[in-house]
Order: sequence, then C-alpha cells, then structure tokens
Amino acid sequence: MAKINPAALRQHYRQRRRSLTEQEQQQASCRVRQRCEELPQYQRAQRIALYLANDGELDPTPLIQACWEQGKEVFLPVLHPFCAGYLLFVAYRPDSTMAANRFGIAEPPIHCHTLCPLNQLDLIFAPLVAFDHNGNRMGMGGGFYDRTLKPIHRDHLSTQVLGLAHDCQRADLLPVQPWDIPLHGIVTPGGIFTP
Ligand SMILES: Nc1nc2c(c(=O)[nH]1)N(C=O)[C@@H](CNc1ccc(C(=O)N[C@@H](CCC(=O)O)C(=O)O)cc1)CN2
Ligand SMILES: Nc1ncnc2c1ncn2[C@@H]1O[C@H](COP(=O)(O)OP(=O)(O)OP(=O)(O)O)[C@@H](O)[C@H]1O
Repeated sequence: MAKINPAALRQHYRQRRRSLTEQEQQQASCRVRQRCEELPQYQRAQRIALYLANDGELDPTPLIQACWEQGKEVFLPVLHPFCAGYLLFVAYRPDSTMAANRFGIAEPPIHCHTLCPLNQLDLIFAPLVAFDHNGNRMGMGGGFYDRTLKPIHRDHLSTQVLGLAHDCQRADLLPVQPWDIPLHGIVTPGGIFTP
C-alpha cells in the first residue's frame, strides 16, 4: 500500500466534515447527544470537558445543554497562556463571557476557581479530524490534546477520553505517532466504536 501523507489525509477529512449541510450537522448533533446520554461513562460523570465546534466538527451544543440540564459541570479547552502547546480546562456556564482565541474559537475566561485539573475531570469529549477502529485520533495538527492528556496514561488516571465525530471521519487505519494518545472510544451518529 502506498504511504499516505498525514497532511493530505488531514485535509481530506477536514474537507469531508466541512461539506456536510446545516441540516446534516444538526441531525448528527442530536443523535450524538442521545448516544452519549446512554453511556454509563456519561451517566456517572459529574465533570465533563467538551468543545465548541469549529471547521465542520461534530457540534456538541445539544450535549452541552444536556449536561447543564442534568447538573453536570462543563469545561472547555483553553489555550494555555504560558505553556505553548498545552490546554487548560476551564468552566463553561450559560453566562460565561467568551473571547475568541487565535484560531477564532470562543473560550471562557481563566480564573483560579474555574480551572479543572486533569485528574478531576471524569470524562473528556475530544474533537477530531479522523479516527480509526483502534481508537487512534488525528486532530488539527497542533498536538494540543496529545500533550495535555499525556498524564492520563502515565499516571493511570481514571479520566475517560471519548472522541465525537461524524461517520464520514472514520478512516481504515491512521498512521500512529509515538506521542499519540489513543481514545477510549468514539461516538458518532451511527454508532459507538470502542477499540
Ligand atoms: N473546537 C476545537 N477547539 C479546540 C481544538 C480543536 O481541535 N477543536 N484544539 C485542538 O487541538 C485546540 C485548538 N487547536 C486548533 C488548531 C488549529 C486550528 C486551525 O483552524 N488551524 C487553521 C489555521 C488557523 C490559523 O493559523 O489562524 C488551519 O489549519 O487551517 C484550530 C484549532 C483547542 N481548542
Ligand atoms: N507529548 C508531546 N510532547 C511533545 N510534543 C508533542 C507531544 N504530542 C505531540 N507533540 C508534537 O505536536 C505535533 C502535532 O502532533 P499531531 O499531529 O499528533 O497533533 P494532533 O493530535 O493532530 O493535534 P491536536 O491534538 O491539537 O488536535 C507533532 O509534530 C509533535 O511533535
């Protein structure tokens, strides 16, 4: 098999998710919310990290609403102000005042009392560009999630990491890099994939 260039692969799957219609996006978001609500990992979780959709990503807005309605705390990834390449997880509430980061993605303000350390998050729903049946994740190429989530495996944390994606983001087999952090599962409108 010909060696696939990861940059070309990333462009291919970004193009796929961007070409979904508004209606397909909304339907996908609602199906994924329903699937997530059936997961024991979700039902047990009190502190959950999500994200705000960008570039055609599966939009978790209905799931964020569900968390709020069910009294779960929601956190969003915020670019670390001092440690380049790392993320902080910051509380997101209906009244959070948001500001766009350098990629144009809205972030809540960082305060000591709104920060959640990794070991206190029960569940992280991660965005992705492509995934495979082994739970490998290809992201936007910044290495933000890989760097930030490294302690989960190193320190045997109980934090679960699930990818959220459209079905068209499923790849046969992704190239694996030594730093890649595998997902515990991936939720799509069509199903739940566990490696
Ligand atoms: N919704 C969402 N939030 C997230 C991530 C993500 O993948 N999705 N991230 C996951 O790591 C972090 C941000 N990483 C990102 C990396 C690149 C681009 C991006 O759009 N890159 C453009 C170039 C934009 C520019 O340089 O101005 C591109 O490649 O076209 C966006 C987010 C934290 N927040
Ligand atoms: N744990 C780490 N320590 C140091 N560098 C890392 C680490 N993880 C990733 N990187 C660097 O980040 C770069 C991007 O990695 P990769 O392409 O896997 O990102 P990604 O998972 O697609 O992005 P993201 O997590 O931001 O969505 C790599 O070139 C790698 O050098």
